[in-house]
Amino acid sequence: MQALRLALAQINSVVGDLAANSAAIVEWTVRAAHDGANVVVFPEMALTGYPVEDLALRPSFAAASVRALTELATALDKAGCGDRIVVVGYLDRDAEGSRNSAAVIVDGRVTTRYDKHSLPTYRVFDEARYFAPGSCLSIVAVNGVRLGVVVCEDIWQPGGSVPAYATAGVDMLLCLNASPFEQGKDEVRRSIARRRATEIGAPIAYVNVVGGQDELVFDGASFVVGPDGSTWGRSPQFVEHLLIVDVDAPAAPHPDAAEVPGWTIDRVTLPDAAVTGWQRAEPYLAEIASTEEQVWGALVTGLRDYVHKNGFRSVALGLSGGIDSAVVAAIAVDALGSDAVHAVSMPSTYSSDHSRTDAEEFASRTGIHFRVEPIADMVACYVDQLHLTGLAEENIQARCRGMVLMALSNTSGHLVLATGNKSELAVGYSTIYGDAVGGFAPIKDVPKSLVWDLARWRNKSAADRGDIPPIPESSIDKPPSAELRPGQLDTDSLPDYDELDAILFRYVDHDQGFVDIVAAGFDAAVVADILRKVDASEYKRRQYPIGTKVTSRAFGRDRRMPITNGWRDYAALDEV
Ligand SMILES: Nc1ncnc2c1ncn2[C@@H]1O[C@H](COP(=O)(O)OP(=O)(O)OC[C@H]2O[C@@H]([n+]3cccc(C(=O)O)c3)[C@H](O)[C@@H]2O)[C@@H](O)[C@H]1O
Ligand SMILES: Nc1ncnc2c1ncn2[C@@H]1O[C@H](COP(=O)(O)OP(=O)(O)OP(=O)(O)O)[C@@H](O)[C@H]1O
Ligand SMILES: NC(=O)CC[C@H](N)C(=O)O
Repeated sequence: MQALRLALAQINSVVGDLAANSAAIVEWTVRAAHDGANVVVFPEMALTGYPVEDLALRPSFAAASVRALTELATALDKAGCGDRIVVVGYLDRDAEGSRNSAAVIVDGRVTTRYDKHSLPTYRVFDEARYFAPGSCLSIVAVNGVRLGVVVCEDIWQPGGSVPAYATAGVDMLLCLNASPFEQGKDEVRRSIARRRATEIGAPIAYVNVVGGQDELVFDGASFVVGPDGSTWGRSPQFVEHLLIVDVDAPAAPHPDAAEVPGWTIDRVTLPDAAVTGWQRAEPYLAEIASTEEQVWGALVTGLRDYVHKNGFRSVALGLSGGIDSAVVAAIAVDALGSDAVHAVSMPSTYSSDHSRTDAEEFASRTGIHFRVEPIADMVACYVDQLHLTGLAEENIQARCRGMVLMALSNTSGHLVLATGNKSELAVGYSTIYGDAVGGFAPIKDVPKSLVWDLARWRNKSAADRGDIPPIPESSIDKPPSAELRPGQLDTDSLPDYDELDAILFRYVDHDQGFVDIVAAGFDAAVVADILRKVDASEYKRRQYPIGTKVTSRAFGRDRRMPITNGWRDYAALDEV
């Protein structure tokens, strides 16, 4: 028998903007109520945004979050939603420290709250630095359904609050999440939730954040899974969305346990909620997109939210006619619209004709702003005055381009985009204070081989829709070159990108050592050379702009290596 209508509200909060987030929670609750939902669940820390990082350590911010929660409860009541059960993530603080908490709001007040128990402290997460773990289970019974509340990492750990809830007796778990996107993560989340739902014999409703926050992007993709592993509903990725799912009262409820060792239990029984006049909700099952479409969605969302949430209206970048700047420009067009994208062709003495014509072609296909600023005279000025030759002369070209872009940023307020990809960043193949300038680097976590795949996918998806493919074919097909000296090709100093990416994937993303990589069949001298380059360019990466994480191990907070570092993994070269 239908007992509850659940709404999972995957919303895009702004870190620190308590007033805007609170207003969004009221607005989405009103919508959910309009759709007949009596339980509305928001993501982890929806009220504060996620991750709040060191803001969690500030008592003034925690106090403001708690105050905002009380005001939110009143605002929900005033908006006519007092009879709805609203579950929302926020920051709390008590004598033991800050808490990553979830509040259950009904009738204009908080009836119970849950503090996250399992605090992820690995990769991009530092939660043990910020939060004290909770040890109290919150169970809300309504219309014969006992709802337990957990937060994100709680379902990733085998012990902790999930089995404790199963012992206490629940009919459904509400799981509030802030789970950042990376390739393949969506499927991993669903399989973990399926496993836990099967283990506890109860469905799990999983609601995730959507939107970009600095280098993280959250894809949403909220869902509900049944105890038999079936999917009851699934939201799309990268858009705000309300997933409506009807829940039946359990035919044979698990018994309540009076006590669960190691836990306290807060049980709240609410008066029955209205369930009359419903048509059963049609399950919404968003399609699962291809890898390229998911990564593109992540990069577009990451850039759009960084630009808008930081008050920019437009971006500028150097358009070289090559693949990297073309892909960055195409992402910017999709994120911000062509009128917000300002591209500059900056030919130097060594630039090929096609560098300018391919850039022009991109601009005419997409309608972005385009100008040509030759840099030969500026370069000559430095070269003559400082008597530069070789690498110093090469790098001055990249630095003059960086100066042009920053000058345009200062005069017109554009955010400058750096165009480096993950493979180049790995081996230090960029000029510091040159092409490395900028405020945001959209493809810094995209390996070069994936850059090409994305370009082909984006063009094909445009063609399939009957649109003009944005990226000129010659930008995709030409051999990559920095064009800093006559006839220069990337392959002069690097192996081909497929081999480079395969080695980097092992060393960077999977922490494999020199010996393991060579044992996998790669040439020892090539591997040693690449590993040396990766280690030696750590200083450069630390100064590179942030950009959206899409792989399982992004440079930055996801991979923290010492710059001053006497360890040489490839010293074993002599032994192989
Ligand atoms: N440990 C350390 N900590 C702090 N700073 C350190 C440092 N080691 C060097 N440095 C500094 O860094 C400087 C060297 O770095 P940098 O000036 O960048 O120069 P560098 O890395 O030597 O050269 C740039 C390389 O990137 C290639 N590139 C440039 C531009 C675009 C592209 C492309 O295809 O996208 C490729 C170019 O062909 C060349 O191979 C040193 O002169 C020193 O000042
Ligand atoms: N002629 C140019 N005009 C404008 N910008 C340029 C030019 N050459 C290089 N740049 C800028 O410097 C970045 C570094 O490009 P470079 O040509 O050195 O190698 P790349 O990494 O292969 O990039 P791309 O594939 O975009 O050419 C470019 O992405 C672009 O933003
Ligand atoms: N906010 C969290 O607890 C996130 C951790 C979790 N393992 C995830 O990425 O989904």
